[in-house]
Amino acid sequence: MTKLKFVHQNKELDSGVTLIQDVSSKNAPLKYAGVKLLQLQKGAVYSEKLGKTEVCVVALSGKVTVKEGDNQFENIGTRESVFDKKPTDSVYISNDHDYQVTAKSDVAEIALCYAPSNKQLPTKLITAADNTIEHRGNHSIKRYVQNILPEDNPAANSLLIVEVYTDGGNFSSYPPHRHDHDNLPEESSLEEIYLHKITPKQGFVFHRVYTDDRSLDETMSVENNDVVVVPKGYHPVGVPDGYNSYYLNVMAGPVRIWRFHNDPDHEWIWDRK
Ligand SMILES: O=C(O)C[C@@H](O)[C@H](O)C(=O)CO
Repeated sequence: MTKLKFVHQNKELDSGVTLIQDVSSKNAPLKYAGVKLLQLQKGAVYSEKLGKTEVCVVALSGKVTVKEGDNQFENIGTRESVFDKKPTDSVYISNDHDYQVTAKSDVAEIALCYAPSNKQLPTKLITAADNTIEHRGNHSIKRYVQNILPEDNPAANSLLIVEVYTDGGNFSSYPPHRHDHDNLPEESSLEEIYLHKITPKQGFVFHRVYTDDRSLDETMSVENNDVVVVPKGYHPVGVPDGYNSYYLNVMAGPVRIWRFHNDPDHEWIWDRK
């Protein structure tokens, strides 16, 4: 069985710095995408020296200051909870840099999204106002999308990042689609990471990952702060009534283009009036 689900942890890295998730090629069946989820108490600092990896620091909740060289972005972040359902600020930092994140609110939560990179790009603040917004789907497949690093934003070499909200009783990433064949312009090959959050916190969602031949076919019950990785395959999410879902998607692959292929068995669902 392939390990696709990563249950949240609570590992104190340093005073006031708690690691909740750390998923990468080191512990997951991934070659390109990675994510960390960190909780910082006020004044706590997380520092990192990047190798041949780019990072996007997403201020999930609370306020942080991000410093890289002469670039300093003070008090970024716009929400108390991801479920405020409004865009937030992020900072893109290219490979081979050092950076620090300092919590400025009582508590702050950050996602660090990683992908391989060896071409220098400028460090860049991606403001909440830079996010593009989409409402997708009808019937019971409605979702609300905030694009942090979509493919038409050239700030990154590989990373694609999006936030998706799905209300209880709805499905998202649905009808099921995949993006694992290097077959442009029809389909691109991108790994994907789902960092799940659920409100109220005790809720759960279902996440299935499967291929046409079912050599991979896992259906997982996922709780708040769990991560699911999608190295390949279709990957729909179902949200039970009474709970609302948020996920942060980190995608990366050989080419920074998102072209997906719907499962032909279920494509009719998209075509309903
Ligand atoms: O539209 C959605 O439901 C979001 C998903 O498309 C998600 O971002 C994804 O699966 C990307 O391939």
